[in-house]
Amino acid sequence: MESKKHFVIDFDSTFTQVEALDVLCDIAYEGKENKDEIAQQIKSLTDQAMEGSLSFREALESRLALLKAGKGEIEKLIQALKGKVSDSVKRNRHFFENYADDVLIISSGFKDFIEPIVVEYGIKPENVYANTFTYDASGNITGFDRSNPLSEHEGKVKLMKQLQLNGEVIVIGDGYTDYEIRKAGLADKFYAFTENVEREIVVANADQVAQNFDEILFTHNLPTATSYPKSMIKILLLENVHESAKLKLESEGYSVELMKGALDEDELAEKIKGVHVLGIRSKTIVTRKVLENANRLMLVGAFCIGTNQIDLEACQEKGIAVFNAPFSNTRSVVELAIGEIIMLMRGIPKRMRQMDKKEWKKSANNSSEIRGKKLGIIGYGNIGAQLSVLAEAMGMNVFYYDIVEKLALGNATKVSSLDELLATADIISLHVDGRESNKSFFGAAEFAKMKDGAIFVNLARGPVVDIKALNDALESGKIRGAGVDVFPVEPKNNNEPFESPLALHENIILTPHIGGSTEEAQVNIADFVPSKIVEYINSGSTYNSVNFPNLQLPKLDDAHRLLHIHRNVSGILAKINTIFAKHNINVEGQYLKTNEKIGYVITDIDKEYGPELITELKNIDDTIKVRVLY
Ligand SMILES: NC(=O)C1=CN([C@@H]2O[C@H](COP(=O)(O)OP(=O)(O)OC[C@H]3O[C@@H](n4cnc5c(N)ncnc54)[C@H](O)[C@@H]3O)[C@@H](O)[C@H]2O)C=CC1
Ligand SMILES: O=C(O)CCC(=O)C(=O)O
Repeated sequence: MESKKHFVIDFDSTFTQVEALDVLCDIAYEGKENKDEIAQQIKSLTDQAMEGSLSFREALESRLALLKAGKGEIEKLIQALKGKVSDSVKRNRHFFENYADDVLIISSGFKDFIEPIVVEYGIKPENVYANTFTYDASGNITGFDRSNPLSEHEGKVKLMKQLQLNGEVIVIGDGYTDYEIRKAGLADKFYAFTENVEREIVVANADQVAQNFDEILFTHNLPTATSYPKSMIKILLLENVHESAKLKLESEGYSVELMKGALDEDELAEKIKGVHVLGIRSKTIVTRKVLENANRLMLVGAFCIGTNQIDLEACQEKGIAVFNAPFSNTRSVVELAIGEIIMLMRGIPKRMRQMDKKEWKKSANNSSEIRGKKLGIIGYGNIGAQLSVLAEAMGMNVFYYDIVEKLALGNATKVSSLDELLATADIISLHVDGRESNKSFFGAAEFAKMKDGAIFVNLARGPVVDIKALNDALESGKIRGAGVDVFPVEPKNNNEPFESPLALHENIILTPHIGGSTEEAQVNIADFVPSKIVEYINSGSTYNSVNFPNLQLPKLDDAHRLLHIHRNVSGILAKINTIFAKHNINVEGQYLKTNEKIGYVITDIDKEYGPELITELKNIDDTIKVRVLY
């Protein structure tokens, strides 16, 4: 027979978000001049007692001496506390109701206000252990029952000794007095409960820190409000993504770590263990080796456009969804491209270098307007097309080349070959993506085919251009200027040096991969990618994923949602439904989408199910991953 578990739960700042005596002070001193001063004194006494630096009885006596309250104020306090029950207690009301025999409230607070709050959650009055006030005939508080062990120093320990609980004892609280029970050997485990307040000394002594009740119930295999506690979902954000992404994800309840730079393969392979969601920008290379170590990873969020730095195939094989921000920095890149084209056409970089050397060279030589010039765009995707529109608005004649059919915007002219574009354009701007086949796509042969004295701009990806060929083209004067934002090898953070032979040229603009680095773009990205992360975790939606079949799903209402990710072979849906039929499960909704490699089946069911159902779904041949949401 399984031994009985007792959950010994503290009240102030654990069951409720607040310290009741602080609230009582607010009520008792409402409208009085010295309210803040008294409140501060009471708070300080409470903290000292909670941290163990002042004996409990001393703190209690001093606090009650400061409080001038009576039955009327206690009634108001009860009403106030009803609105201050901890969120995770409210979420898990069913636990307190269904496990009423196992839950004890042990508090150094007062039964007068604790009992009316906790009984509403199914907790039994006889399981509430706390102090009691004494009153005079007019109902004013005069003190407390001094015979109650909870009014004494180490009162909780004394009470627990009297109770002599048989079975496993789990203590949950935010204060040192809760830890004392464990210290005295009267509990098997002490959880420092940090949903409302985090005390260093308490956390340091805890067997485990719990940010909420979901974590505790999940750990003890008890029914929780969510299938997996959000606070146990670990999100690692690298490369200094905008702070607002962290705040947004934290406000959803996830545990988020934000790091400034990128990590190399070995560092990331170590750091990724236990991480559920990884957020990166362009520098972190997510390799197969990293993914082999990613024992919990379910999603990679690229806080940028390009996803060539991620092994998308390995992610698919492991059932890891990848999302990016396909439009959030598009405009920023386009504005920089326009700016660089103007600067290079005017020979400004050279003039600036001269000015730096105190040289005054006023001249119109090699300085031209962009109006009427031919702009050749390679890669007419989101950035290329947007550049086309803005360049045309400034009077340029736009030509473009793309490997796939693209609608020509405005008066832009599609050319049928790269050679034709290179022979036509005064300025070449590169906006292809970083796919493997584009490596060294633009080399000596391409520079040779450009018009003499043309301008070259690369804000796409470093490996796409052969740097030596670019260097030669600048050195020989074949091209008269270049703007380069991306490099085959880039420093992994701002402390590493950057070296390039290109830096020696006069009419060149070199920038540290900042095409998309504007406040606006970073804020947009920090909004967009987290919203994709939240949608995928909460509903299973893969809309906009770059490697998963795209499914936009309805909100989950009063049902269980089972997500099945499998290799795209025939017959899986039939096998899934055979299992549901065998378990008499009524399917409320079902969605299936596949891409070349994987299939994604989402099934909403209206019935409780046992663990054997999940095991059977996992055991279907070619299954990659099964997730449960409710
Ligand atoms: N410097 C920076 O900070 C930034 C750089 N980027 C880079 O810009 C690239 C383009 O971004 P988007 O326009 O949003 O992507 P996109 O996917 O909308 O467009 C890329 C276009 O290039 C075309 N393409 C690919 N290979 C080609 C080739 N060999 N020849 C001709 N066309 C080819 C594709 O068919 C597609 O139309 C991103 O993949 C990223 O690498 C994006 C944002 C910021
Ligand atoms: O801002 C970044 O870190 C990367 C920008 C970029 O290259 C992209 O969005 O693809």
